[in-house]
Amino acid sequence: MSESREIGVIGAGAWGTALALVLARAGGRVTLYARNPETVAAINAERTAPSLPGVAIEPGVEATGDLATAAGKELVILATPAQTTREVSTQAAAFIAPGTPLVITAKGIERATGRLLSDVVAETVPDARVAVLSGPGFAGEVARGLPTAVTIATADTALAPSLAEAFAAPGFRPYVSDDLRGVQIGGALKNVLAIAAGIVKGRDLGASAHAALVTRALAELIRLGDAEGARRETLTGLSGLGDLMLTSTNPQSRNFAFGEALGSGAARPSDAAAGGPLVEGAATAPIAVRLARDLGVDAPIMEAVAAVLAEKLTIDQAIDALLSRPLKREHD
Ligand SMILES: NC(=O)c1ccc[n+]([C@@H]2O[C@H](COP(=O)([O-])OP(=O)(O)OC[C@H]3O[C@@H](n4cnc5c(N)ncnc54)[C@H](O)[C@@H]3O)[C@@H](O)[C@H]2O)c1
Ligand SMILES: O=P(O)(O)OC[C@H](O)CO
Repeated sequence: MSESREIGVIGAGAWGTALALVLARAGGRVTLYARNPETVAAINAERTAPSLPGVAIEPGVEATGDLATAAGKELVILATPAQTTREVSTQAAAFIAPGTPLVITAKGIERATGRLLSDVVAETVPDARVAVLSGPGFAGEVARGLPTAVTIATADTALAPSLAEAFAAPGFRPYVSDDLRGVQIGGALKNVLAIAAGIVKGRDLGASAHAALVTRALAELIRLGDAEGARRETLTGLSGLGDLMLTSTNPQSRNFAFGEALGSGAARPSDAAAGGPLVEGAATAPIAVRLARDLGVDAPIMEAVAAVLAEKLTIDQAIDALLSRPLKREHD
């Protein structure tokens, strides 16, 4: 990988900006697309990012308001919310050269279709070489250079090492995988499960309840992942268990924080879609439940989260429902 590799990042929110910094630290020349002109100005003129207060922008990052400029690079990163993937990748498709590696970094499942984001992008940008980056990483920590490790998955095994090199920066350690489905399923489901973990915290149910919930959440993630064709080691790796641990235990997670606010009564279910911090798990919950039902997979925690968010159950009813399920073997 040449040090002057030209990279486009589409989406200048917290994660797109943090990844732009990582790619620049790894030696890339990064063009970061923001749809908001004020964001472009802040990055280029003040070297600050509205989505990451207090973080200085690396010299190797320039912002643009021109999608074609970012999408026309030799490596392109998609970093907008999961539910915008179809729209944004469709807009970018005209500017992405055939054979360009395209890395999806959102965590979710398309709500309207139930498709994984790699399947969405295979439709919208059919000539791209698709990969997914996922794993435990809070944008603020990554932007500050604090260490973490993530997974980059692609079915294109020839591409994997060069992608890992493009992202490998001090403090940012990518592992490669060819389990594209498994990496996406873990990243999407952990957001739903983290809302449940936040509710447990916000409701003051105790540390024991929290540990029990996260453990049963992992069991649920693995059951649905297995049914979806994910590999077990992926589900218990960085993009599954690793990210579930992070997101289910720390209020830096917007999914956990939203759950905590719900649990304490400081937020209502409808607040997830009210234009505040992004809560990907709220969009993923109903589709995860639909997938689980279609596949005959028992997913009581995700069912409970979806029912609370749809205001079909109160939080207390959801807790009662979870605790009064028939007794069973732990590992069935
Ligand atoms: N923030 C994190 O710590 C983190 C870490 C890993 C993965 N992610 C994932 O990255 C994705 C984005 O999260 P984020 O934290 O950057 O969210 P964010 O809310 O900080 O930023 C989202 C950005 O997308 C832009 N955007 C939305 N719709 C757009 C469109 N149609 N065209 C162009 N830009 C558009 C917004 O303007 C905003 O800048 C999510 O799927 C999230 O799960 C986030
Ligand atoms: O803030 P969240 O809940 O979207 O989580 C951010 C990342 O996915 C953590 O890896």
